[in-house]
Amino acid sequence: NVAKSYFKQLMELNEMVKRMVLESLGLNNYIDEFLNSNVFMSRFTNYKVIKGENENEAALPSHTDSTYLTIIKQNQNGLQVLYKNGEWIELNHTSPNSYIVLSADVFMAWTNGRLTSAQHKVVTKGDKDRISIQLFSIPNPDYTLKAPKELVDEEHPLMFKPFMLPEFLKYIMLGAKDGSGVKNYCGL
Ligand SMILES: O=C(O)CCC(=O)C(=O)O
Ligand SMILES: [Fe+2]
Repeated sequence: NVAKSYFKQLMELNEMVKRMVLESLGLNNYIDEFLNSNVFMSRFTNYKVIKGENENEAALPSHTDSTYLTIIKQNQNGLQVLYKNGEWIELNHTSPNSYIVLSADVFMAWTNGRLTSAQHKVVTKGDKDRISIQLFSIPNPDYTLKAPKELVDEEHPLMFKPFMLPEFLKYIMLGAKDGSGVKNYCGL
């Protein structure tokens, strides 16, 4: 089963990136718990060629994801991320072996803001449909997202109240998609 072995590799990539992040934050003790709190969702998206007056509009408007990480594979350019300097950067990763890994709202909350949530959008150009495959890693519905105490101190006060994903998703569906959602929902 091709899809199965493909996603298995993406799940391994997801795990590898999370291990690297937690190790770099000195959170080795949390790795097992953290990786076990995780479930996956995947999606294929086909962006049709847009012609005419809407040509330069975003095919998918600017947002952040309500996940830990999102791994994206694209067959042609289109994905752009917002850099800290306010510039939108096109991600040029279409070779068969390259994947884009975006950190998202839930990972930002769990790391008490050590990671930020990547603001991104899709702007398609060219004459052929854009296809992207996304693997979303999200916490188990009953897992309480709470920053490890090691990441909370005077210099880094707790940024978010503990929360669970389903309640946050309900909240997000009603409003902000620009990364302010998690701050508005449970920011301190
Ligand atoms: O199609 C893409 O490259 C990105 C899709 C995306 O950002 C999303 O589904 O949240
Ligand atoms: Fe996204």
